[in-house]
Amino acid sequence: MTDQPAIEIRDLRFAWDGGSTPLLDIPAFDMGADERLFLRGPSGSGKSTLLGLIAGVLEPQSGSIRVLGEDMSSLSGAKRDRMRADHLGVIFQMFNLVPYLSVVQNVTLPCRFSQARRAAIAAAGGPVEEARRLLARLGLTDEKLLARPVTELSVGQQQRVAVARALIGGPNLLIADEPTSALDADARDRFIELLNEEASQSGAALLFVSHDGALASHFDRSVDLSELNRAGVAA
Ligand SMILES: Nc1ncnc2c1ncn2[C@@H]1O[C@H](COP(=O)(O)OP(=O)(O)OP(=O)(O)O)[C@@H](O)[C@H]1O
Repeated sequence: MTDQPAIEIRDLRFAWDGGSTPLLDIPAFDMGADERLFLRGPSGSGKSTLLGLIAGVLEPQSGSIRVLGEDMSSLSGAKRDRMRADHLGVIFQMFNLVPYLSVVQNVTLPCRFSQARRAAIAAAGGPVEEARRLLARLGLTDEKLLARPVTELSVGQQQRVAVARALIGGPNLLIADEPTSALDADARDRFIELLNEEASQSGAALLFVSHDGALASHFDRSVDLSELNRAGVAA
């Protein structure tokens, strides 16, 4: 699966509520298996919607979306869920950590839903061991901190937890949706470098989405959504 392109989109059309005016009309978009790609677009241009389509949370009205060689639009809902759980690591703008779980429990969460991720880290000692190893690589080692509910962590620490959770079990494609909007410029740059390093060490493709074009220099390639999308920017 890793030799397959990370993403291949052809003739994609998507309108919210099935309406006739598409938000997205993308003839073609390709991303390589180990590429680190920056996708820029202003607020409301459809970046999160596109990520939802790539992750198989949303379905297009027409066209095809192949992710790691699988045609998401031809898979059943259950198979799309499995594909996402097994092969995609997603870092959300607000991190979407589970507030009542500890740091370590948040990181091991994807392993609960994926046999493939559990199998990938079985040799490393299992989910808790692997969570601790990833957290340590990201600079979180304090035992007291690891046992705390995530809500008691700083924003920067929560980001690292979200990255560790996305990375556990070695997903082939990492998707990051504006994960730096709450950071100052220095912390933001460090965070992006960290994410790039982790993606390259684990051999994952990285699709990083933001409205802030200044971040483009951190990536192999940068694409503006308006270059891809014939439907243009929504009002
Ligand atoms: N669940 C939904 N139902 C209906 N319309 C939606 C829904 N989610 C988003 N939209 C609309 O789709 C358009 C694009 O939204 P989207 O969140 O994809 O943009 P974005 O580029 O990610 O924006 P931002 O940078 O502000 O997060 C907006 O006009 C928005 O109102």
